[in-house]
Amino acid sequence: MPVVAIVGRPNVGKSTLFNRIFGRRKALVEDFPGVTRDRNYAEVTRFERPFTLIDTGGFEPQSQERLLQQMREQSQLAIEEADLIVFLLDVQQGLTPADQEVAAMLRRVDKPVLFAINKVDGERQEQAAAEFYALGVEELFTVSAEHGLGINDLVANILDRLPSAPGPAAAEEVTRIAVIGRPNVGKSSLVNRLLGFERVVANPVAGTTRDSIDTAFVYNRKPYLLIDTAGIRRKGKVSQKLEKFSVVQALKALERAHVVIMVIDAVEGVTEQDLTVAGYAHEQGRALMLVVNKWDAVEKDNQTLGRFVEDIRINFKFLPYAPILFVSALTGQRVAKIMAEIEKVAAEYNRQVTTGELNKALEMAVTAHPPAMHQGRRLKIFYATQVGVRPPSFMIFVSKAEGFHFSYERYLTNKIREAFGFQGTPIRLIFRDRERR
Ligand SMILES: Nc1nc2c(ncn2[C@@H]2O[C@H](COP(=O)(O)OP(=O)(O)OP(=O)(O)O)[C@@H](O)[C@H]2O)c(=O)[nH]1
Ligand SMILES: Nc1nc2c(ncn2[C@@H]2O[C@H](COP(=O)(O)OP(=O)(O)OP(=O)(O)O)[C@@H](O)[C@H]2O)c(=O)[nH]1
Repeated sequence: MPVVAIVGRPNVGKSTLFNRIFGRRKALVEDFPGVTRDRNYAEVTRFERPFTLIDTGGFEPQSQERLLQQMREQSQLAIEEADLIVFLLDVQQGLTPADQEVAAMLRRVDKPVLFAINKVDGERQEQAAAEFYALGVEELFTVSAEHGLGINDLVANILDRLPSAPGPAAAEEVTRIAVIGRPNVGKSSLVNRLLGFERVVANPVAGTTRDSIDTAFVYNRKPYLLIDTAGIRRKGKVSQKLEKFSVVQALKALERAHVVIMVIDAVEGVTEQDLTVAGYAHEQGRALMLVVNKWDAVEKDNQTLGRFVEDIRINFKFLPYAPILFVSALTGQRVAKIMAEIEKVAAEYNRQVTTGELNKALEMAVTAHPPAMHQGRRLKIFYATQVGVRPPSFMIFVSKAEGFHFSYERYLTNKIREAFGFQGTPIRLIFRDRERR
């Protein structure tokens, strides 16, 4: 979700503008317990375009010197975090040297910056606002945050300049599926079954590489591309050499895939090679599901399934999120479930949660189990926002990123999963220092 930051000197009306754009009073976001908050943020949707709005205000300057320093820091922060900056000025106070300096700083930034003059409540101020052209900007927006004047024009210009939201657009793209697994686990049998179902409208297209064949198809009115590896078409006995080759093929297929179907032979069980390839998929941020094939060939009692699941969970302990399906390509048993599951996993892979929901979940996690001490100070989490999909990635603004231990990252990851699911997809947490010099 794109981020819009409002910067400006104290008292120019940042909070008032924030509330105006947000459309509500800003007491909406509670602080994390024990955390001093110096910024307000809100999720705003205007003209069906969501963005995160940050009010960077609230500092109390002790002196002119200090004011300038704080404005520099505040602007730097906005420059780093935001996709667009609204620099708010005050027609009553007029143009000050601090404004001049910050404006110069913002002009050098490779991001859209809108210069808005506030407290333009009437004709008289409208004329006075012309003074701000001395900042050397081409366009000024005059607003009255208090009286709601010029706000729609400003918002429309914000939306025009925002990078387009990745969420829905990405979801419409083709989902690329790679079926991987050791030789002879039944990949081609499975693929043939999958594409054989009448609901799947298959259309083979030439692969982008010489040794793969991609098949485009539609399932539930959504487009998919099945990435076939060369090994799929190969029949008969396999040598050691071929086995190694199949790993290379699998890794190549992975590079292009969104969702990976890792096929495991129910009779042979999980092998080292399966773990290697699955580990790679995880690191590359691919969604993954485990399909245990040849389930028909296993002698079963009422504990077989449970034991098998347990065994897989222990082996693939780095993939607690991967769904497991037990199928038989030979009989067709449960093969139809695969596409239904892929559809779900692909949705999770593309899922975008709101900043509000995300921070609520984090707040609960932090309350239940606060971060540790680091160099004599308690680590703090300020807020988080989802910065990407495929896989879902979250940027968490903290007091000291390097202080966050792997175990706490795992804890937060688990809490995010508890709150949102994200079945089948890895998720990424990126810790960022809120203050950087
Ligand atoms: N006349 C007039 N006054 C305004 C307008 N917008 C805000 N104000 C007033 O300006 C003062 C400061 O507004 P805030 O929104 O608190 O300013 P701020 O920039 O958030 O201040 P900090 O939190 O200290 O950074 C308040 O008394 C507002 O009522 C406006 O459009 N016209
Ligand atoms: N019992 C049983 N046998 C299966 C099943 N699926 C595939 N097989 C058999 O397993 C063997 C290998 O199947 P393939 O589909 O060629 O396997 P593959 O993974 O594509 O093999 P490579 O092309 O070597 O990578 C064949 O003899 C299949 O008949 C199944 O669900 N149950």
